[in-house]
Amino acid sequence: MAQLLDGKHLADLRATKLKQKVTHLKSEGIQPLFCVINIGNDPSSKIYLKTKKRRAKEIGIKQKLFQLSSSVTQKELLSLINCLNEEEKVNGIMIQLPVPGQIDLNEALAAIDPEKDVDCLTPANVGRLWRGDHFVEPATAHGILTLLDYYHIELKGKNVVIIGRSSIVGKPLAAMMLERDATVSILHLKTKKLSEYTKRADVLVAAAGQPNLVTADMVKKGAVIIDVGINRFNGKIVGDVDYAHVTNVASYITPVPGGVGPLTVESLMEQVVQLTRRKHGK
Ligand SMILES: Nc1nc(=O)c2c([nH]1)NC[C@@H]1CN(c3ccc(C(=O)N[C@@H](CCC(=O)O)C(=O)O)cc3)C=[N+]21
Repeated sequence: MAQLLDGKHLADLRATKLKQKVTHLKSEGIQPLFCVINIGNDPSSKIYLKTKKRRAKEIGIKQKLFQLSSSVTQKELLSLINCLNEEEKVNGIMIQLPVPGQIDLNEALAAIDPEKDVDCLTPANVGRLWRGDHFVEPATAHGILTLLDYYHIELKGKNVVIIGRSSIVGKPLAAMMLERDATVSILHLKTKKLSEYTKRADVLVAAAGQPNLVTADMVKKGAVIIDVGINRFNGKIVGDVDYAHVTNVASYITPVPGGVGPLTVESLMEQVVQLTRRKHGK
């Protein structure tokens, strides 16, 4: 059986440290505030909202939710973003994904003030990230690297295979792992013969949103498995990896729940604090 990469444990550890930082900021009269825009009711966004609310409260960050109807117009969304950009007290803004079809996501993201872009999705911050200038880091990618560092898993010279090319996980994670001298391949659901690539992976990241996408026969013996999937399947939350069988082949594996999810939430809080500190010249 593979060793567990305990994301929940590490998230709790880091939250304790972050709370001290926030307490210090508060003693100087600075209250981190971040605003979440959620459109409609995507089930994985619901889990995210719930865990963020709990974590923000624990750390001492103020979180405000703007719940918009699934029929909201682009104009209404843009006007909310403008309001939050201008509000002095707001340190972070994020739009939960996915958004409904009538929304032009790229335009909406581009409207967010890069200084308040906690998710690292504005054109300015995506560009900075790929240039190696990390103004903010995308929460999931930051969480995954933190977890690998904590367990002393090196990336230099390793074959990393990422399944999933999303703007929130696959693409930024590839950028950050390249910077750590890994050889990175990005696969997706249109890739022919996934297993030809996955079998060569020293580190395999599954972020495609499909239960049981990664099975034991696709995994090299001793590989490190990072499961980013959050899927509702037979009334339970499962990842993209067939955990029960893959654990017999892998050396390390993240559980779902309790793996990448809690670290994503904690890392997001770190970004909020980072942006708050920067705004106050720290
Ligand atoms: N702009 C944007 N960025 C995101 O990062 C983003 C998003 N939109 N939209 C929704 C998805 C989903 N997502 C989750 C993150 C953490 C948990 C999480 O904390 N899961 C825990 C708890 C699960 C439970 O309650 O059982 C766990 O895996 O252990 C879940 C889901 C982030 N997403």
